[in-house]
This record gives sequence, C-alpha cells and structure tokens, in this order.
Amino acid sequence: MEQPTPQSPLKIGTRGSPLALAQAHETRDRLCAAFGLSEAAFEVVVIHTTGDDAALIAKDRALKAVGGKGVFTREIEEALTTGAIDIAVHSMKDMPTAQPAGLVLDCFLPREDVRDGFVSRRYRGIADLPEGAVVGTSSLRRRAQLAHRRPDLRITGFRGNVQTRLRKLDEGLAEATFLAMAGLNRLGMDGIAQPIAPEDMLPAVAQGAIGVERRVGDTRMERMLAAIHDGPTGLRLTAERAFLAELDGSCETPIAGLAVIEGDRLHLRGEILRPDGSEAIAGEVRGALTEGAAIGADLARRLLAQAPKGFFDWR
Ligand SMILES: NCc1[nH]cc(CCC(=O)O)c1CC(=O)O
Repeated sequence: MEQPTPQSPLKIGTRGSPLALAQAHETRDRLCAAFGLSEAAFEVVVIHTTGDDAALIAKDRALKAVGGKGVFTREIEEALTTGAIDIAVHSMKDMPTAQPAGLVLDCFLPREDVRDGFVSRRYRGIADLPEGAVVGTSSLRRRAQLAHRRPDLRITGFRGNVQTRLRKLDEGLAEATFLAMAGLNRLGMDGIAQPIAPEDMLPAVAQGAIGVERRVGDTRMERMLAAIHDGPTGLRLTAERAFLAELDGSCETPIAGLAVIEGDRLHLRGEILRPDGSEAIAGEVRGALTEGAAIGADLARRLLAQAPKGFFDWR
C-alpha cells in the first residue's frame, strides 16, 4: 500500500471550528500511530460550510430554510467527491442518515462521553434552576426535553460554537445552557459542565462519535480507515442511526436515542417528543449485537405507533 508522504500528503477535510479541528487532529493522530507516520504526511484542509455562515446562523429561520442536517456537511462531501480531500471527518450527530452516491461512512473512532453537560455559573443542575429561569439552547431535542421536565423554564435560542455559547452565558443572556460532554472533553474544557445521566436527558443519536468518510473504491483509504475503526462504536451507531432513519429524523425533529452494549446484546433506548415538550414517547429494545439495523427500525416503528397524528407538528 502506498503511504502518504510530506511530498504527497493525505488530505483530511474538516470544518474550521476548534472542536472540528480537534476531531480532525484526533483522526490524524490515530492514523499516524497505526501506520508509523509523522504528522507531516497529513494536511488538514478546512472547508467552510453553509452552517458556518455567520449571516445564516444569526437567523434560526434561515438555518432551517437552507436544509436541515446537511448544512454542516454538504460542502465537505463535495470536496471529497471531487478529490480535493481524501477523507472527511464529521461529528456523527450532525450527519444525515444517508450519504451521497459514491461516498461511504463506515469508520468510527472510539466514542467519547455520550452525555449532555449542564453548564451554569450559579446552578448545579436542571432541578436546581429557580422557577422561570432562562435556559439557552437552540437544540430542538434539548428544548423539548427541558420543557417536558420543567414547563416553567423560559428557553431562548443559543447558537454558535462552544466558545460563542459560553460567552453568551457570561453576558447574562441565560442562567444555564447545555453542551455535549464529548465536545467539551475534546477541547479539554470538561471542568465547566455537570454531566447529565442519559436517564434524565437521553442524548442525540450518535452523540460523542466521530465518523470518517471516504470515496467508494478508494482502496488505500478503505484499508487505512479499517485500522482505526472502532467496532463497538460502529455497532451502537448502526442501531441508533437505523432508529433515526426510520423516524425520518432531521434536526427539526426532537428525537433522542442511545444504544449500549450489554455483554453480547445491544440495548437501544429511544425517545420522541412534541416540539413544545408537552408529550414524550419513550421505549427500549434489546437484540443481538449484529442486529442493530433491525432493532433500530423496530423501536422507531413502535414509538411512531404510539404517536398521535400531528405529533411532530409545530408553530
Ligand atoms: N450540533 C452541534 C454539535 N455537534 C456535535 C457536538 C458535540 C460533539 C459530539 O456530540 O460529538 C455539537 C455541540 C453540542 O451539542 O454541544
């Protein structure tokens, strides 16, 4: 197999946020370790996506108008397709459940902490928040879960990367916010958050997982990525993403899902909520480790069967 060299480096495509760069560097470091390569054999290529466009982020509405989850990935996948990059590194939480023709996403790095973190300068957790407190989050899932549990709280939109959201907290725009523990850990900032148990706030499908995408037929990359793929993470994501796909979930639908491995079994928990948090439907299913796709779809159908007509409608 032809190895990448400083003269002909392997190009790793990523968004430019500090978290995205940390994830690209982790991927590079794992490839270096697996193949005895130096950092100079890799080039990290930052790609600006629609979702990074400040003018669009400023307007929640505009972000929805430009098309759901794909907004953080479209330009990166285009660069991969044209050969401008060799692999693309993604937060799996932000990935649509299907990839464009010609691309494959079957390499997952060992999963980080899956939990959401509660971040506040004054309070230790959701239960601690005084009546009517303002919480900042733009995640539809977190909004719905919070409103379900604490209908008295006021929820305000909080977009931007980790650093932007923390600044908004410091500016007093809200008493508390939520951030994925995985992102904070990867940025070395975990001390600022209290982890929330999945029983109290079920995380987003694929939260904490990094995926590395490649071109179909690129046998060099197929072999290199196979060496850094984490099997257990793959089995868990198969179940969670099948659940999401069957629900036809986009980032406009409050859906939570988490699979864990219990011995030789896969245990998948899922939850769907009304966007205003007035109703939540949750369930769980167990199956063989290799049956993730089937149990994910099965759980989705069970929850949908319990959802009254118009369950996901809002505004
Ligand atoms: N939607 C933004 C996003 N995508 C992935 C992460 C964090 C890292 C991860 O969950 O893998 C975040 C930020 C957050 O939710 O706090």
